[in-house]
Amino acid sequence: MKIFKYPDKNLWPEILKRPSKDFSELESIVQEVFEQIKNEGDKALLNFTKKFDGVNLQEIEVSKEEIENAERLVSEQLKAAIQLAKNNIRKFHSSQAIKEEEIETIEGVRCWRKAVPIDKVGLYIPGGTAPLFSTVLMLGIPAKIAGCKEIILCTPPNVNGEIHPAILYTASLIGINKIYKLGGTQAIGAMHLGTECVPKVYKIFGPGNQYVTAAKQVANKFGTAIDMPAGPSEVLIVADQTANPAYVAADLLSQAEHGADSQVLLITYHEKLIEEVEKELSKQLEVLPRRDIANEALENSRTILVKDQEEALEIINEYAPEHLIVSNEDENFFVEHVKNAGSVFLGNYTPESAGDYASGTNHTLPTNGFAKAYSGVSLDSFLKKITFQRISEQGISKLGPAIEVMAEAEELMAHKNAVSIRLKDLNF
Ligand SMILES: NC(=O)c1ccc[n+]([C@@H]2O[C@H](COP(=O)([O-])OP(=O)(O)OC[C@H]3O[C@@H](n4cnc5c(N)ncnc54)[C@H](O)[C@@H]3O)[C@@H](O)[C@H]2O)c1
Ligand SMILES: N[C@H](CO)Cc1c[nH]c[nH+]1
Ligand SMILES: [Zn+2]
Repeated sequence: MKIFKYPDKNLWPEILKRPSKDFSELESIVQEVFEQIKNEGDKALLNFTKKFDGVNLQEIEVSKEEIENAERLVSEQLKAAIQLAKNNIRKFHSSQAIKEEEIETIEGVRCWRKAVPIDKVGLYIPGGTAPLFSTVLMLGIPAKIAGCKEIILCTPPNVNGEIHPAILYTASLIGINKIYKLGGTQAIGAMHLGTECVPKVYKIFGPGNQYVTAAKQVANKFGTAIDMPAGPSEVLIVADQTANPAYVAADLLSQAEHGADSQVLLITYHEKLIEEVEKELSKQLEVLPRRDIANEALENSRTILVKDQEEALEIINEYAPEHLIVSNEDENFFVEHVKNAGSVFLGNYTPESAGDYASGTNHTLPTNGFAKAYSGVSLDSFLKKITFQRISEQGISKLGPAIEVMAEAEELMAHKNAVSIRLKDLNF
C-alpha cells in the first residue's frame, strides 16, 4: 500500500482516486452488447457467453434437475451456516417494513402512502472469480419479504456451463427458481431488454465488476430502474492506538481479495500502526489462495497518516467508502459525524466479513463514491410508494382558493378551473 504522511489537502483528490476504467470506454462496450441483444435475442446471449465466459451453452435457463442436484452437492455444514445467515438477514430486513401514518394536512384533506412491491425484478449474482451465493440471500430475501411477483436471477456459468451448487441451493431455499446462466453485460442486457428466453424486468439489482456496473448504469439511462452502482469492493479503516494491527490487516485483505480493481484504505493518526499493519499484511498475504488478486488491489490502495480524527472524518466523507471500519477509542465521534459511507463496522470485534455474510445487514452497497447519494439495498429497494389522498367538500373549500391562485400564477387555467367548477357547485 502506498503511504502518504500528512498529505496536503490539495493532494487528496489524486490520492483518493479509485482504480476504475474510463466509463465512456465501458459504455461503448455495453452499448454494442445491448445492440446485438436487441437484434438477435438469445443468439446474441449465447455468442457473448462463448466470448466472455468461454463456454458454448446448450440452454440458457438452469433446469429443474440442475437445481435439485445442487442440494446434494452442498454440505450440511454449509447449509446450516446459510440457514443462520438467512434468519438474521430476514429478521433485519423484516424490521424495515414500516407502516406510515395517514395525515390530515388541513381539515378535510387526508394524505397517505402505501408501499407496493415491484412486480418484476432481476437479481444479478456475481460469479466471475468467486461464486457469491451470499448475494442470493442479500437480494432474494428482501425481494421475497416485499412480495415481488416475478423474481429472476442471472449468474455467470463456469467453463463447463455449470452454476456453483451453493448458488442454486440458496436460490431454491428462498424460492427463486427462474435462474439463467448469464454473466456480465449480457446478463444485464437480457434483463433490461428481454429475449425469447429471459423476461424483461422493471428493476435490476446486484453487485458486480466494472462491466456489470456500467451495464446497469446504461440500462438505467434507457429506462430500467436499478438499485445503485455497486461495483468493485472497497473498505476504509480508521484506526488509532487501540486497533489490533493483525485485525486491521485481515480486514484490508478481506476486501482486497475481491478483485484486482478493489481498493482499501487505512487512515490513522497513530504512526506506529502503519509499520505494524504492513508487517501483518505481508505475513497474512503469503498464505492467501487469492494473494495475486489481493496484491494487485494493494497496489491501488493507500495508507494515509493524518493529524487527528477531525481530518480523518473529512477524508471519509470525501471518499464515501462502501465499507467503513472504525477501530478507534472514540467510536462515537465517527458514529455521530459520518455522512458518506455504505455500511459502518464498529469496534475490534466487528469484521467487515460479518456484514458480507451473516450479521443481518445487506452487503449490496454503493461503491466508487456513490455512497454520497445512494443507500445500500434494503427492503425499500424492492418497493414503490404510492401516495393517496381524499378531500372532503369542506377540505376543497379550504384548500381550493390557494390552488386557484397558484394555478393562475402559473398561467394554467384548466388547473384552476378543475377547482373552480367544484367550488361553484358548493356555492363557495
Ligand atoms: N459493491 C457491492 O455491493 C459488491 C458486492 C459483492 C461483490 N462486489 C464486486 O463484484 C465483483 C465480482 O466480479 P467478478 O468479475 O468476480 O464477477 P462478475 O459476475 O461481476 O463478472 C463476471 C462477468 O464479467 C464479464 N467480463 C469479464 N471480463 C470481461 C471483458 N473483458 N469484457 C466484457 N465482459 C467481461 C463476463 O461476462 C463475466 O461473466 C467484484 O469486483 C466484487 O468486488 C461488489
Ligand atoms: N464484500 C462484498 C461487498 O463489497 C460482499 C461479499 C460477498 N461475499 C463476500 N463478500
Ligand atoms: Zn467481501
